Amino acid sequence: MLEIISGSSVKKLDTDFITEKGITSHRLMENAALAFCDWFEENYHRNDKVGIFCGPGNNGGDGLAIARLLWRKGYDIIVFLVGDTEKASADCRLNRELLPDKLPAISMSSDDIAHMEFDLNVVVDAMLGIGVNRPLAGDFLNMVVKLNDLSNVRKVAVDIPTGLPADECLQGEALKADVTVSFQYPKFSLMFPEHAGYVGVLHVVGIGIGNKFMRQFTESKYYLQPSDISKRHLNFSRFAHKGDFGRVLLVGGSYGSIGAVRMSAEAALRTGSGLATCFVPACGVDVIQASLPEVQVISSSGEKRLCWDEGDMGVNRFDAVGIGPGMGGSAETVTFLESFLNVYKGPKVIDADAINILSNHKKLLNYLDKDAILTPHIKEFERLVGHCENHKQRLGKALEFSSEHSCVLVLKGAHTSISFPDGTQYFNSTGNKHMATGGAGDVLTGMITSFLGQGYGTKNAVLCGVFQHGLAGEIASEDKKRGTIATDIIQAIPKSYLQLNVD
Ligand SMILES: NC(=O)C1=CN([C@@H]2O[C@H](COP(=O)(O)OP(=O)(O)OC[C@H]3O[C@@H](n4cnc5c(N)ncnc54)[C@H](OP(=O)(O)O)[C@@H]3O)[C@@H](O)[C@H]2O)[C@@H](O)CC1
Ligand SMILES: Nc1ncnc2c1ncn2[C@@H]1O[C@H](COP(=O)(O)OP(=O)(O)O)[C@@H](O)[C@H]1O
Ligand SMILES: [K+]
Repeated sequence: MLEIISGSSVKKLDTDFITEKGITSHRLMENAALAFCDWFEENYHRNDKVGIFCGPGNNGGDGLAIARLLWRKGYDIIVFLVGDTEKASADCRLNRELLPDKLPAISMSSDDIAHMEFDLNVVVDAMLGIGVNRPLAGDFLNMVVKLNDLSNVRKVAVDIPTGLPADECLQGEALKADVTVSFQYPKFSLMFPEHAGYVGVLHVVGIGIGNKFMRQFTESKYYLQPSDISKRHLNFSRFAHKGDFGRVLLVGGSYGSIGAVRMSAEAALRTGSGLATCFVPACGVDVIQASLPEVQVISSSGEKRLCWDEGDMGVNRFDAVGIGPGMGGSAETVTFLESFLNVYKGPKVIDADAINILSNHKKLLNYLDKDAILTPHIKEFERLVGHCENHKQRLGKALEFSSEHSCVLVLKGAHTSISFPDGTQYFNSTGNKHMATGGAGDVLTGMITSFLGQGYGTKNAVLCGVFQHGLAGEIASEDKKRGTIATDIIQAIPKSYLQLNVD
């Protein structure tokens, strides 16, 4: 797990680390540059023409160290110095002095920037890092605009794209990177969808600051890594029977939307559930039985929509429930949901239309508790909590909602966030744009429900579910790219276990 720490704490973190380890700030910068170069070497050829754009702060210092190291490895490097070199930080100055004489380094005047012609394959952006403290203007703005206009040139940001604040939403312009290589931990703002076009693909590289040290600065925000997930999985014995792997119930569907709950059920089975049952309107029974023979079906008395009959309908015999996909929002369904939440007392995932019903009938929020996991996408979330100005505000409201209702709130999208009542917030590192396809959320519901049914605690179930769902999406899209559909993600779930070395 990587800590996500605000930019304002980093200065103290650096100073404390340097003091504790008895190293120099220059050594730490060298570590950062070495980590960047290791990543760079794996991704770019020595015949690429690389322009490294360096500012006057420590981000620029990183850039100068990177230039020296890559040049020594035989890369074709040219350095462009942007901003007031008189204001250069000590480590930036030192790395400037360490540049080999033969390595070309050009100080860029405003006039040079205006008339600059590019003959580069790769741009390395080390103009400004997390020290940015105002919107870009002048030379920085002009250079960023020029670089953003370049096509057919890969742009790699060092630590964070120039102009992007570490903890806030962007105002003005920033460098639009294809890849961001962030040091030690991902900066908070790299999680915001507003910044997707600036960050590109995110890589985090270690610079030698251990987890134990980082924990002293914790802000209870974490970026999930594969090793955090493997250890959360339960082991099942040689003698395990299907009851051990859990009985789950997937509730949803309405006329024309039966596929949603069917996909949740199949995802639950592929995640390992021993037994999966669907609870659907009568019109869905044949569809599910014919297309998914491993699943049992309970028919609601409603033909096209779920209706609650008398009694408890036997729902408490299930170890976990996923409710909402495709269920619609008719009056009967609202009553159904209320009756269900009133009767069923086990762990549950509440998704899709069930969330919309909660938004329209706020008194149902009283049924939420520590066993409830809500999985809205951004629109569903804003129906629940009201309009948000930006993602930072959404993330704050997600924590508030989770604490107020003592439930888990999963806010879906790239870097899905998972908020817990104790104020911790996790960010997912798996998944990609090819998962933006109808039904992908229904698959997630099935996966988390399955883990709950297998006996995972709420926290482990939701973290494993979200991470592995993204991993399955990555595996599914490897050879399908934008042709990936939700059922491909389901088929890839078993391989996600292989990648995590979990059987
Ligand atoms: N542990 C770590 O994380 C490590 C971090 N390291 C690296 O350090 C980086 C942070 O370095 P940093 O603090 O020196 O800040 P940085 O981003 O270079 O900019 C500061 C300069 O920019 C200026 N300035 C600000 N805004 C401006 C604007 N809009 N337009 C124009 N100028 C602006 C400001 O001057 P001002 O004008 O405000 O006086 C100042 O001169 C970090 O991102 C990472 O790359 C690694 O080396 C080692 C370990
Ligand atoms: N760009 C992306 N990167 C990573 N994951 C994504 C991306 N787009 C969508 N996803 C994931 O795909 C799922 C989509 O869910 P949702 O919007 O509820 O779809 P649906 O309602 O069609 O089932 C979510 O788990 C989300 O995190
Ligand atoms: K940068």
